[in-house]
Amino acid sequence: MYAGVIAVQGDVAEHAAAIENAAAAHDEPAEVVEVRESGIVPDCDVLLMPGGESTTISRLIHQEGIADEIRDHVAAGKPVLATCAGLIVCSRDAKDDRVDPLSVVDVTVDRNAFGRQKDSFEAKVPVEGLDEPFHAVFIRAPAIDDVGEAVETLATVDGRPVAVRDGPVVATAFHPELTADPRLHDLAFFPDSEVIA
Ligand SMILES: NC(=O)CC[C@H](N)C(=O)O
Repeated sequence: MYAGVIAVQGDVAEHAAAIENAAAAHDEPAEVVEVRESGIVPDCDVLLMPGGESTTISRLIHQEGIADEIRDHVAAGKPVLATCAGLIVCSRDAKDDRVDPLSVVDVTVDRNAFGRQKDSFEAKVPVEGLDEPFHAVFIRAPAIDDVGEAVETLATVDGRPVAVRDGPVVATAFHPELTADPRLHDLAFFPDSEVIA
């Protein structure tokens, strides 16, 4: 598996470690590449879109010509895991002129909506397809407010979606890369796995 971590800004090292761990658990040889320029994404089997600062990530992926390559990756049905700022960048509308969203996840988001209430928090969140709740870390997290018809909501907090699947993209308002639990990476990249429980 050739795994690209979009690395223009954000918690890149954590995502790289998480996909390495997830792949190792499946005896899948993984090579992780940090993507800061165009020409790499077309060779990637899977992509990870980190948390960080969505306005910066959006600006840089467009500037570097990576944005269209990510869209092509999704159009080809290849998996993506997008977390927090990554979710914002992947959304249909982030209601912020500084974010030019990729529209690969048919949701609208409200940047920092959870963060306005509480800067960060952690919660045990039941996730569709997982037997046990997921320990979810939220940091200035976006709220997902409008979910398109084809989008599957995988988890909610206080009635609001916090994890969704749209075709090959799994997107979360929280940060599965910050905990040792690989199950969200399994959901995104090894959906038929028996490791998911
Ligand atoms: N932890 C995060 O990724 C926070 C995202 C941040 N609120 C943003 O809008 O970019």
